[in-house]
Amino acid sequence: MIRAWSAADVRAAEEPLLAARVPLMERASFTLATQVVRDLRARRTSVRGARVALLVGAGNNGGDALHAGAVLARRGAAVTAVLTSGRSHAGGLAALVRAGGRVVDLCASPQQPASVVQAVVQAVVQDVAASDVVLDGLVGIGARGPLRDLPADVVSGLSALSGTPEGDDRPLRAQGAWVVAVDIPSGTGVDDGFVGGPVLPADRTVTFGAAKPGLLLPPAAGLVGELTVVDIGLRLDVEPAVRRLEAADVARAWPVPGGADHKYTRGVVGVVAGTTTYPGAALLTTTAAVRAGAGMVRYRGSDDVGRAVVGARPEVVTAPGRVQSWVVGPGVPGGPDVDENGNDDGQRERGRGGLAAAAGRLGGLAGGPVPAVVDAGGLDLLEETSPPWFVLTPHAGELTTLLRSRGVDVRRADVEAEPLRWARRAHELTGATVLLKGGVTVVVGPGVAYAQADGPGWLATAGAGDVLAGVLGAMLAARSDDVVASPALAAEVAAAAVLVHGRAAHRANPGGPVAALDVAHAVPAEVAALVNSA
Ligand SMILES: NC(=O)C1=CN([C@@H]2O[C@H](COP(=O)(O)OP(=O)(O)OC[C@H]3O[C@@H](n4cnc5c(N)ncnc54)[C@H](OP(=O)(O)O)[C@@H]3O)[C@@H](O)[C@H]2O)[C@@H](O)CC1
Ligand SMILES: Nc1ncnc2c1ncn2[C@@H]1O[C@H](COP(=O)(O)OP(=O)(O)O)[C@@H](O)[C@H]1O
Ligand SMILES: [K+]
Repeated sequence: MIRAWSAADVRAAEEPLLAARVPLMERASFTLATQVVRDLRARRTSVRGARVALLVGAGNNGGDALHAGAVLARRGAAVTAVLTSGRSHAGGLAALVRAGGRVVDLCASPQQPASVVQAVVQAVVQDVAASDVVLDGLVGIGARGPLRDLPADVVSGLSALSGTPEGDDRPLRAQGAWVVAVDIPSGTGVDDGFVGGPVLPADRTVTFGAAKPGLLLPPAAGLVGELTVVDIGLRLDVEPAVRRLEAADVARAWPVPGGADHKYTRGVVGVVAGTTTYPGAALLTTTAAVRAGAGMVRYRGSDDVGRAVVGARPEVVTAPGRVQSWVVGPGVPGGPDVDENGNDDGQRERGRGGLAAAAGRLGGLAGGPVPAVVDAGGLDLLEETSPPWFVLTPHAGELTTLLRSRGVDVRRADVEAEPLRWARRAHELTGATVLLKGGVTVVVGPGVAYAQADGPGWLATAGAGDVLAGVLGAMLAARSDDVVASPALAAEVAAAAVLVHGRAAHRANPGGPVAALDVAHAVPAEVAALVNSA
């Protein structure tokens, strides 16, 4: 698992070590330089003679870049530091100069007219882009807001040169330079991943002490490249702000059935999905639940769609009965989509029934509370508040509608700019666990947040969300009682389902397009690979 802590927590953890005069910057910068050497070799470039540009800001982040530059210069690299502030880290600068590094100080003549400074910036930017490696040490965890002043000018100049719009996730690599961000890509929000101005997209980010939330969260996560976390000896005893599950975490937690298990202990998934108008969602959701290893899948819908489902997946039953998790909503019409006759094949009524049972409001024969996945049209069927074992699975548009229906003045663009913030708001307003789908999927439950980046862009295809709902339904059914008993567990299971779903998409057709049903069919082999590697 990758755990990320806020800038404040990282600083608090640094304090006792700095007080004890532990040379944190030396540790950080030496490891940074070592990583750059590895990257150069991997790119078949010799360190001796390699051109290295350092973008240096006013603080210790620039100090890290300068010290790393000194190490590289001592190994024969041709290192040039571009100083963007009148207050560069003195020790780092002295070390670089001693090691034979060159310095270009953009602030050397502060009285120059702006047009002259801009011309100098343009010339410098050309040189930087022609380097083998660029170290972005403009700002780190001391950053406040989007880049400004000369750091912003330099990054905008580089973005313009590489022909990519600011904030685009295609790195300078087009120019041949390998960009390594020092601690964070400068200009990205350390704690929230917000991107409000120019950022130089990195090929690699070398971060110190621990990952920071912004490195895992969209939209900044798309600018991080490969993430390398360097241990500099910090002790972080507080809960992380954001987590990311890795394959080994999911493999360890997967409920592999044993000799004493039977279909009911493995979990029955009740699915209310699809209508005569949208039968595909019913097929995709039930197929995914079957393929993810549900003990049994009960489909609830019209006779016509039920026949189609059983025709495609003979394992599915259509009779009512007890379930260990509900999946409500894929392909079920929501608010404005319900046609003028209100025709939904009765799915919204069935969905409300499923959610009432899942909340434990029916009791009796319906049994106690069980987890629920609430997707698409199902989101319209929610009561004002829900228990944390309900996992809502909106995409950004649906989350916007959900929030607006609860009086929050928010637009889709706001949700896309700050997904964690708005997913958390939805969790606070509804009480439910919220899984906000996207290229990076964010999951928020009581006291926990996950950011998963597992699937290829090809996964953005119709029906992929229905498959996720089915996979998650099967996973929640397998741990039904535990999920109801421990409020934060639904979020962990949801994050695990996102991982399986994303990896299944890679497996379905590595590097190429996938259809939603292909993803569902790739799930069993992906689960086998995961549990066999555990
Ligand atoms: N503590 C340690 O021992 C260790 C720390 N380590 C390293 O230190 C880094 C933190 O260093 P830090 O605290 O000096 O802050 P840092 O990120 O360099 O930036 C602050 C400077 O940037 C400026 N600035 C701010 N916002 C800006 C903006 N939007 N646009 C432009 N400029 C902006 C701001 O200027 P001001 O606002 O004051 O004018 C200020 O001068 C950390 O990320 C890690 O790399 C490692 O070596 C491990 C050991
Ligand atoms: N750029 C992307 N990269 C990777 N996965 C993505 C990307 N965009 C969307 N996804 C994933 O694709 C799925 C799309 O689901 P959804 O929007 O509900 O589509 P549908 O309703 O048609 O099933 C989600 O799992 C989402 O996380
Ligand atoms: K940086």
